[in-house]
Amino acid sequence: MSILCPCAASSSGASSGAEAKYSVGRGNKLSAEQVSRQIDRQLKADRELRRHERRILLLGTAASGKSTFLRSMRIIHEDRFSEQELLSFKSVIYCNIWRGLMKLLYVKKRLGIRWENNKTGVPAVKALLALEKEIGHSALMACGLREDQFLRAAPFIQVLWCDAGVREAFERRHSVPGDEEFKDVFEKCLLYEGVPLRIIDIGGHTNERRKWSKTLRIFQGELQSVIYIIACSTFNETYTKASGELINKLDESFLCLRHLLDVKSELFTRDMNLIVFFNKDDLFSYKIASLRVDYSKFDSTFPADRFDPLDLGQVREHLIRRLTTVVPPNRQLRRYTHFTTSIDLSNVRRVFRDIRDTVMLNFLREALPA
Ligand SMILES: Nc1nc2c(ncn2[C@@H]2O[C@H](COP(=O)(O)OP(=O)(O)OP(=O)(O)O)[C@@H](O)[C@H]2O)c(=O)[nH]1
Ligand SMILES: [Mg+2]
Repeated sequence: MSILCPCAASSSGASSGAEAKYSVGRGNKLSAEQVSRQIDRQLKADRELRRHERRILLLGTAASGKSTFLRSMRIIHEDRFSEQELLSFKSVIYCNIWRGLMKLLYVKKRLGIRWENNKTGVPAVKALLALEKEIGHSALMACGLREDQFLRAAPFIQVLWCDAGVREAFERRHSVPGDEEFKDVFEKCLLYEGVPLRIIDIGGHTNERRKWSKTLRIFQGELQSVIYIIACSTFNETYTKASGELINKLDESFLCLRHLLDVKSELFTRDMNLIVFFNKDDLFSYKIASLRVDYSKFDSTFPADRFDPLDLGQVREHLIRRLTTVVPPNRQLRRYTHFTTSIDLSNVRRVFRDIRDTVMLNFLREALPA
């Protein structure tokens, strides 16, 4: 039922082209006046859609799952990816694999992990040397590879990935801080129950956070909801700030939200919904319930004398309590929390249905034509 609405097509550049939009079929050429009238009609329709449009801003620290959530929403709402977008994902995937491998080799070195069986002549070492020869030293140091380079490098990457030392680096990767990169604001309009829903996704890297308040300011009075995404699975992960300070990623997520609400409080209006997603719940559950990672070792605010840090339900409750200290109930802001898994379509579908039933029902009612 849901399709990409026209405003999305025009804003994303995914439209099939003006000619297609304004033609009347083969052999029937339109006069300039007719085209002009059609454009006017289209503009009016777009304006009308924009008037009913509801906006949701996605915020959260780097890699919390904002873009993944948006992608899942697009799949659920049958918003087709254009051929160009699909092809662009190919290079993103190549780039991610390459950066992932480089990070693992870095982690391996930093932690002093040896190659498999502690040998220097193992296939992985040979693969690394062959890789350098194949694509050149400078490409090896670059943060991404061209498609042809990647395809040549792929067999060596596979050999490296089979090495037990590299696998160990993968298991221990969170103990070594990694780099982050700069990305752009991305927005997408989906048709949700007949209402155009514009979802704005801003990157969460430190450099990009100044865009958060800027975007909040631009859309002031027009934003119905801010979805703040916290990757709760990062409770035992750290990263190094530019100042050299080592910071726990979960603490950082809470700190950023607190900062935003305290320093930019005027940008959060009374009628705005603040929806907090504790995302990556799949990994979070796995760490606590299966790996039995003791949550209290990483969060000094956890009252281990009263609650069990290995009980998933109790740790979840603690996260909600911790959020309350950041967004106290007396704050004139409607707050909702959900535990989410952005990569799980059925979970995103259910969570969004819950949001609709609680938060969005009112604005959907308002927005729908009588
Ligand atoms: N296991 C798991 N992985 C997830 C989940 N959500 C996102 N990811 C993964 O986490 C990584 C980062 O997700 P993104 O959606 O790119 O994160 P982001 O918040 O957009 O990051 P920035 O744009 O850098 O701010 C990707 O590899 C996702 O596949 C989740 O719920 N569970
Ligand atoms: Mg993103």
